[in-house]
Amino acid sequence: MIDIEPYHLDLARPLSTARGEIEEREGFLVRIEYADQVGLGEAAPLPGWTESLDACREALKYAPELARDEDWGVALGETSAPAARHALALALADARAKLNNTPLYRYLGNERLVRRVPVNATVGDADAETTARRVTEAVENGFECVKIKVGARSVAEDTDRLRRVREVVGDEVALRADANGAWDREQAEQALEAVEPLDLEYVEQPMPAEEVAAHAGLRNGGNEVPIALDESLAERPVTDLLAAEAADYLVLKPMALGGPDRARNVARQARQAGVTPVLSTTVDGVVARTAAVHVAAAIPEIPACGLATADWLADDLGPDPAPVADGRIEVPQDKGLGVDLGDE
Ligand SMILES: O=C(O)CCC(=O)c1ccccc1C(=O)O
Ligand SMILES: [Mg+2]
Repeated sequence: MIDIEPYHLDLARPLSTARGEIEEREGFLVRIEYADQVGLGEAAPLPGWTESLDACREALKYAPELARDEDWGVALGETSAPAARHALALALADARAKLNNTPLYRYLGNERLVRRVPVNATVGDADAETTARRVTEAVENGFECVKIKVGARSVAEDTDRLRRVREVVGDEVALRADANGAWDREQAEQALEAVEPLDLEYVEQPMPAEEVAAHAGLRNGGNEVPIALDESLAERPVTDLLAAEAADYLVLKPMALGGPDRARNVARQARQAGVTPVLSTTVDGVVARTAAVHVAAAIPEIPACGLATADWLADDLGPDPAPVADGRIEVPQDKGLGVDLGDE
């Protein structure tokens, strides 16, 4: 049995980025019955990272047939629709983890008990004072790591914003900046030079996704600011990015990578190459967000992750079993995903 239900979630307020504002999220909630277990999955497509909503709906059309034949291998072979695959792979993993009586993160390969994963707050584009105030609020709420969106205004203005933030929060808070591919090579070099004294943990996706060699060049340039790649991982296989030595960190969005299983594998490949994985969401509902928490918990010594995105949503698909407290998310220890939508 498989049930696919479209959903629509409004954001509490728009998330302003260099690629425009995210104001709402639309996707599909998937329920399967597998070996007498119920499995939950979610597809939250976001162009730039995944297929379109229409392409996702189209890809999920074939799922009931595959489910009837229990032909999950075929369903999961799908690569051109990562959000659709994410929903099916997650539902299957949830059901199988329940069957094994184990929480999803252990099913994904971590033998040890993991109680919490550290997370960053995410602060959108705004003027310097507003940005500094939002970062201060996050720190007051217990976050020790904050990611700030840049690239929507000039490099000079963004540098002022980050300088102002560093001034008000002091040296103890880890700061990240995410340009969402907004800069060309010259602007990226200017930006890195300007922010070098601010001791950022990394600058995420300074240039467009396909600019792999340029990012490698940026890392070999005159300064030490670490580079993280996010959109590039939706555009190119991880092996290409690692071979090119294009990044210090890789931002893994299970929705963009086609499922929690794939995100776990990409994290392993990154680690083996000496690159640090960071988990993140595309601002998903509770099903996909909690799955990303499990993936983070499956990776030993994971640094702060971009998983504190529940607050961006005005409403959600159901109760949150993994709330943020003191800059950390508590990992659900029930069998499977640990999300209960109250209809099982
Ligand atoms: O990583 C985070 O801190 C939160 C998620 C986030 O920033 C994001 C959310 C939706 C779409 C794109 C992005 C991004 O990382 O670029
Ligand atoms: Mg990003």
